[in-house]
Amino acid sequence: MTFAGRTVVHGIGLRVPSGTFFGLVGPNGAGKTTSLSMATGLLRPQAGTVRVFGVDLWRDPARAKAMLGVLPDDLALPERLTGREVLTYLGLLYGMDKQVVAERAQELLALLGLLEAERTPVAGYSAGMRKKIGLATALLHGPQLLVLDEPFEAVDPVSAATIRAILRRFVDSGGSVVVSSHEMALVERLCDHVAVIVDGKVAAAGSLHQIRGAGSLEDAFIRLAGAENTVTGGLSWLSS
Ligand SMILES: Nc1ncnc2c1ncn2[C@@H]1O[C@H](COP(=O)(O)OP(=O)(O)OP(=O)(O)O)[C@@H](O)[C@H]1O
Repeated sequence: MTFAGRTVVHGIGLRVPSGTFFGLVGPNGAGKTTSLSMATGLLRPQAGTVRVFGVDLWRDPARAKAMLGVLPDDLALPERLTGREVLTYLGLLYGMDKQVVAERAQELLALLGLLEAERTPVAGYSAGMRKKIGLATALLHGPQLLVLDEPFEAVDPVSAATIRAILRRFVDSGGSVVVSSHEMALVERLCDHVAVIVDGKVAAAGSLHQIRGAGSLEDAFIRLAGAENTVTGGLSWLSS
C-alpha cells in the first residue's frame, strides 16, 4: 500500500489457520492497521488478494464480510444512538431477525457492562466503552473470523477479562481471531500464532513457540524490530 508516493506495506503474505488465535504485533507505524484494513475490506489494496475461508473479499465482499467480524482502529459509530440502538440498527441493516437482534444486543450489553449506560448516546462513551460497543458490533452477526485492531486498548481489567473469555470461547468453538496489540504479555497469554510486522513487511510469522523461541515474545519483538532504544543523552531539560 502506497500513501502519497510512500510505500508503507510491501506485499504482506499471512495465512491464519482456521481455529487459531492469531496475534499481529509490530512497532508504531509498522503497517498493522493498514494491513488489517486491507484484509477486512476497509482499504483497497493496490495489489494482491484477500481470502476469507476461500472467498475473495474484494470480488465477493458481501459473502466474505458475512463471515467476518471487524473492530477497526478508528471505529466510526452513529454518535447520537445509544449502544442498544447501534446494535439494533446494525443488526437490522445486516438483515437479521428483529427478535434475534434484541436478544443478542441484551446479552452483549450485559456481558460487556454497558447496561448502566443504557441512556447514553455513544458520543458520550469513554474510550474503553467505545471499544466494547465496537466489539459487540463485531460479534452481533455471529461471524466465523474476528479481526480486532487493538481490542484491549483503554479497556479496564474486569472488562478485559470478560473480552478474553468471550474470545477464548469463540476460538474453542471453532472460530478464528486475529488481534493486533502492543501488549506482548497479553499476546503471549492469548495467541497460539503470531506475526511480527516491521517496516511494512512480515519479519517473522509462525506459532508462538516458534517466534519466541527460548525467550519471551518481547525479547523476540525487540530482536526483530531493531535494537532496544536507550536514552543516553539529551532531555536534560526534563529533570529539575
Ligand atoms: N491514510 C494515510 N495516509 C498517509 N499515511 C498513512 C495513512 N494511513 C497510514 N499511514 C502511514 O502508514 C504507516 C503505517 O501505519 P499503520 O497505522 O498501519 O501502522 P500501525 O502498525 O498500525 O501503527 P500503530 O502501532 O502506531 O498503531 C505509518 O507510517 C502511517 O503514517
